[in-house]
Amino acid sequence: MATMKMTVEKEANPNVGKRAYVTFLAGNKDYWMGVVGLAKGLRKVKSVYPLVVAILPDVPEEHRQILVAQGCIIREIEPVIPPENKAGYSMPYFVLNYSKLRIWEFVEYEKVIYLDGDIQVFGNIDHLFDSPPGYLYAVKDCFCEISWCKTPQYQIGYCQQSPEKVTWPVESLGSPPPIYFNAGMLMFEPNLDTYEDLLRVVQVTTPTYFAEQDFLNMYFRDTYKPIPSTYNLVLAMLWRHPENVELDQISVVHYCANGSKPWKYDETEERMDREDIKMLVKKWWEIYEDPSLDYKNYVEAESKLNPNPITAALASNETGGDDLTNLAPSAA
Ligand SMILES: O=c1ccn([C@@H]2O[C@H](COP(=O)(O)OP(=O)(O)O[C@H]3O[C@H](CO)[C@H](O)[C@H](O)[C@H]3O)[C@@H](O)[C@H]2O)c(=O)[nH]1
Ligand SMILES: O[C@H]1[C@H](O)[C@@H](O)[C@H](O)[C@@H](O)[C@H]1O
Ligand SMILES: [Mn+2]
Repeated sequence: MATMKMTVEKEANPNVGKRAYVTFLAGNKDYWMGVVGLAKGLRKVKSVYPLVVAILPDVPEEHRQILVAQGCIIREIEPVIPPENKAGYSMPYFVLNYSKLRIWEFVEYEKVIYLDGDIQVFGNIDHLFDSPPGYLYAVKDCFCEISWCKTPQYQIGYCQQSPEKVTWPVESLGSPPPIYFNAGMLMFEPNLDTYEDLLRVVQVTTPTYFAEQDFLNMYFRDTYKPIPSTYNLVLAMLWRHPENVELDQISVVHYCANGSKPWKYDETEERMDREDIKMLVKKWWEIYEDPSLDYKNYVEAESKLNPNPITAALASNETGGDDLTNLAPSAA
């Protein structure tokens, strides 16, 4: 039945099978919950593409089984070990994220949208796959949080989100740094030549504070295309650059601020008692706990609603989604 559905979907949309969402999972902590949330979120917005989980060997079997039961495709990858880093990382575990480079090897897909496990989709972004090939698409980062404290940007109070507030001191620091993306969400084309080259170059590049994020920014500086922050709302944007955020337009939320990961939300962390944060965490839990979005229940309900496979394929082709229109905190 699943194969038949896939065949019919391919006929309705020739890109089914050629495109995928990919996330990354390492270790035995509770990041698997983020992946389950994401799988269910993608179903809620009726994405037509699968969620592939690039998984390190240290992920326990029971977590893998939960993901498979949630309709995820598991693809085990080998860790990528960067050269020694004497300066340290913003977070010690960022070293793990070099393994993300393996995704460039996923050439069974023509295009991939990478999403961190601490991301949730609230609107369908399948259309992003239709952007012209040859670029790496990602959202501009913000430099204002304490995690950036070791960088010159932070030290002089400069952020690319509001370059007019503190202008870059060309006389003392030279040309301003190139536009810098957050690597929690990326759209690109896997490619074996690029993959081999990434692995080669990473081994001759001294690791820096933001690990593979810094590396990818350096590597793709000439092919990077910025996209609006609706595709990756880094939560700090809500208090650092509210003038650049339209919460009712946001399709993708990245729970990357300290204390914001919904499965270990900590209201005592700075800013975590904000109403907008509480609302976004609640919205994440609503998706995570919705049994109708569990893979098994969803497939069953879909086949009852659309007993004819042609209608089923057409129905799953429609874009949908609950954008954040109702989430904007009231002015009161
Ligand atoms: O124990 C862990 C830690 C991380 N992850 C995976 O690695 C991703 C990245 O970790 P975080 O989401 O905690 O990191 P941040 O969002 O704070 O970090 C940002 O900077 C990082 C620098 O390494 C990466 O580029 C990351 O994608 C980018 O969003 C997670 O979402 C998750 O998918 C795990 O599976 N297990
Ligand atoms: O600006 C973001 C943010 O500060 C995240 O919390 C951090 O982990 C990311 O790596 C960074 O790019
Ligand atoms: Mn993240």
